[in-house]
Amino acid sequence: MNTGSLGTRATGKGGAKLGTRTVTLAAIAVLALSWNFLPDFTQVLMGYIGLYALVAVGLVLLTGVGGMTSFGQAAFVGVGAYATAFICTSPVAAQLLSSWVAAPLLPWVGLLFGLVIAFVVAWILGSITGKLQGHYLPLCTIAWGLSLYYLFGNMEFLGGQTGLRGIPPLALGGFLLDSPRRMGVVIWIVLLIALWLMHNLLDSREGRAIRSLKGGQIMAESMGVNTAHYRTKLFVLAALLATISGWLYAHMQRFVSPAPFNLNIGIEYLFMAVVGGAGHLWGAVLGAAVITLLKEKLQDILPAIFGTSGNFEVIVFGLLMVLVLQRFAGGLWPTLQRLTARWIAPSTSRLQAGDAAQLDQRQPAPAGTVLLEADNVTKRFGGLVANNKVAMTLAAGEVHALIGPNGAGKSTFFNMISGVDSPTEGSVRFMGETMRDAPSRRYAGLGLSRTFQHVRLLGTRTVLENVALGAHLRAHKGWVASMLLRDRREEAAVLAEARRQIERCGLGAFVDQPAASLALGQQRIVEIARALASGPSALLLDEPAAGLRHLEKQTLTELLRQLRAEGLGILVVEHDMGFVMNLADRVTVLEFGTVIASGTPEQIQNDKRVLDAYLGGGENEPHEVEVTP
Ligand SMILES: Nc1ncnc2c1ncn2[C@@H]1O[C@H](COP(=O)(O)OP(=O)(O)OP(=O)(O)O)[C@@H](O)[C@H]1O
Repeated sequence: MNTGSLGTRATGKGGAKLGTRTVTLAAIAVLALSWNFLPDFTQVLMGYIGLYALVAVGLVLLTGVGGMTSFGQAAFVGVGAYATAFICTSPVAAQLLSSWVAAPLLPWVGLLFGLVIAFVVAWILGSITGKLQGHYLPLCTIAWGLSLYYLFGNMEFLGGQTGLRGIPPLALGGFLLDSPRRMGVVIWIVLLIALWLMHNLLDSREGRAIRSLKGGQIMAESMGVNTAHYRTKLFVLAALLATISGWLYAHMQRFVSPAPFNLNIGIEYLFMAVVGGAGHLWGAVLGAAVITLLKEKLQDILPAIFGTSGNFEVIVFGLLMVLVLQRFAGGLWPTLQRLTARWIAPSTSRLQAGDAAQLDQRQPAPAGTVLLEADNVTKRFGGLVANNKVAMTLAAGEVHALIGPNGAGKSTFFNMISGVDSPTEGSVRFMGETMRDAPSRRYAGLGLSRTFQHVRLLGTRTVLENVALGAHLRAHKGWVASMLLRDRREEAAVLAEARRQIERCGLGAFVDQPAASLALGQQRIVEIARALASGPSALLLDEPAAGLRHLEKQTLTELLRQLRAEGLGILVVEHDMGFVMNLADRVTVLEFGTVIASGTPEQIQNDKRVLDAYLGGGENEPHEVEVTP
């Protein structure tokens, strides 16, 4: 077995470069060594940057990686701050807890209390909106942000607009964290731990699943990802990070009032994540630093320029944001990466194939076993009958082609037999199971894998990462295991399998290239490699030969023949008649949603109805169907 490195390699030209890991560790060391020599004011500022960055890290995951938007993170910060403030200062809480918890431990109870509230609220909001696409989550978070802000301001027991005072400092093993100097250290340690955990999460099977959310629900579900569940979990994770930030804030500030948790601040957090670079964890830190420092400077400079005090910084700040976003659409972090690429290269992964665990394997069904069976499948869109009592089967060890003119109902049928949509009438059985209203991920779980007519890849991610997503259901490590690097052997196996499929499909030279940089035909092959990485029993290919050159089609034909020989059942929707007739064992022809013929390629090529309907009239002779030998 190949024991080479499986991760992304530094590909830069020229002399030796520093790895990002080295640069990061050096930067942390510089910060740690210089901390005690920084002026008080800088330490306070650094503390705030750390607190904001913690919230922005959650937003990077949510928005930049997962494709969801939240304006309500400030409210979760408020939950963390008020929960601990209440537990530590309220006489009621003191009375309730005095016999259970010693006073110095109250902040930890406060943290737990805040995390539980945030978890419950985020889970409820996430579950309600998780299945809905579009603007529901942003609207929900606005409503949540507004209502919580007014709740803080109007509740007597939370101190109303004046807030709660007298919050004690944190104590760690008898060591009081009672100054910004000390709290700053703790804040940055927490931030760095959070960055490490989130980095590990993103660099895992679960991270790929999170990224797949941005590729659209249909694609992600077809890979076996429960998208609603992942969205909810991601929203909860971002909320928990914001809550921890709020808890630290309360113990640094030692009092809380509603103002820092209003909707404006929620929008500012979003700015930090987006300006920093929405898809990059370190972008959160950069965004938090830039915006905090900018605000600080503007608050000093603008009143001096205008000769009067006022919130001028808000106006200038807004204009600057528009400019930055217009000029650096992907955020500042990718720009910084580009500028420093000459000296700093991405660090290589330390995963070795030799460390790999075993992935789940599926036993191939004996040749001829019926894998998929559509029985009188009818699909109506209003008055339009897109599929009319379509019946067909797919057996192990065969290539079955589904052909028909544009609009014949092929894609609709594909959707019916892969869980994207449900038939209006009729039934679909897969691997002996009746798939009534089953989602795509259920089909994937049973061994069905597919490609798409319109390629659905994550364009900015490498070919390797895209293909590895296909193996999602063959591995099992969850979020916590990934964060703590307890998934490395399994991850090595997933990447090894992805590499194997990429090489098998002839794309070995493109493993580390972003998928979007490949030609469209190659991207279709990447989709096939991704489908194969799931170790399927049945493969549904939607126009796999579209965009391929002659030689590439021949290579694809060879690959599909080999897969057929290995016992896979392959259903192909294709317009290229030469490709189909050369490859298929059976052909089914659809016209206006109805099966008009089914049989061997020879029978189909000689079928008068097919020639009339599909090839444009009876004047076509059978031999005119071009077949490439
Ligand atoms: N969601 C939908 N709502 C309404 N009509 C639809 C929907 N999806 C498909 N149709 C209609 O159903 C019919 C069959 O479409 P379908 O996309 O399945 O055909 P096709 O054979 O895949 O065509 P092509 O080869 O061009 O992809 C078409 O008339 C199409 O307009």
